Amino acid sequence: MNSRTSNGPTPEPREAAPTLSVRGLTKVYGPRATMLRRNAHRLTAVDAVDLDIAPGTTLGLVGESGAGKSTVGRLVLRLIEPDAGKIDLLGTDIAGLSRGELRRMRAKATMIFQDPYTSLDPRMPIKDSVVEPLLVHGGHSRSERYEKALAMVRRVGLGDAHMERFPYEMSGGQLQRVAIARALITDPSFIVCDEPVAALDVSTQAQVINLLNDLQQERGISYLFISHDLRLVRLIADEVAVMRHGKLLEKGDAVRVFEEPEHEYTRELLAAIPGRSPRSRRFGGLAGCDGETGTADLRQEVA
Ligand SMILES: Nc1ncnc2c1ncn2[C@@H]1O[C@H](COP(=O)(O)OP(=O)(O)OP(=O)(O)O)[C@@H](O)[C@H]1O
Repeated sequence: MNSRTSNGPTPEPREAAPTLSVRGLTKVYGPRATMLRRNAHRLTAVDAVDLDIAPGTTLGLVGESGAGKSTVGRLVLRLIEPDAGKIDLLGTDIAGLSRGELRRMRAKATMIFQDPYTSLDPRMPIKDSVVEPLLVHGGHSRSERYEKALAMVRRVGLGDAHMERFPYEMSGGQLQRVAIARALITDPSFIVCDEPVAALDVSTQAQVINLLNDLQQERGISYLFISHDLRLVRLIADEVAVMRHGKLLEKGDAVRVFEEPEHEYTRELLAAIPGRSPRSRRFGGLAGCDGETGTADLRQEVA
């Protein structure tokens, strides 16, 4: 008998603090109220959004183009400034961070973008692109940096020879792996993945989703996975949040949202999945689906 049980009832295990907790997040584009000219256009791109992401889990943020998903992704890393709201990231209220503190935070909380062709410098060999975040954050010798970059490049499924190549010599899928290696090199706990596979073909999409899932298992990373494609979100998300016109319409456990959507708009999004017939409304779990849905080919790749 341990001392805790001998002194009374065992306390309930405490829930781990969320990796990300967002309350009332708001972003308005356009002239400020004080500068507002007649007919000047203001757009509330993100409207009082609340979100939480638990450690080692993935929140899928879905919605049509223009819903405000990418704006949320940029706000939570403070790549752009919110107009209102509170963002706690890795236990810190990021509103109060200085530039230097924010830079240090970005070693632990980073982003992968849709288009690796534009997120990687075309003039740099892959090894330099992967090493770059370590240069920004400091603390490693030249040979340590190279060894770490090589290990990351190998981990994402590329070969040693890729280190010397330039982006134009590689495929979109290989470049997205490079972008992942670059994001991982500072050992982050949180990654915003903004449409990370939207530019890839179906089989490469599945491989990259597999890689992200494996890395999460190994390293306990949390993801905010932004996508307009619900087939992809279903393969990776533990929880799903649905956005439209800047507002969060619905959020919850991924299987619940896919199987029993509460909001009419979520039902419309689900009905729009290619090849999904009205009879095939049930999904057999996160990575599961029946053969009639548009996820079947992706799921086979991911399995
Ligand atoms: N810098 C900006 N200035 C003005 N308006 C912007 C700016 N960035 C985004 N917007 C507008 O904010 C709204 C939300 O854009 P956002 O890119 O966040 O949507 P999204 O859901 O990610 O869509 P997509 O998948 O097409 O990128 C859109 O109407 C967009 O035109």
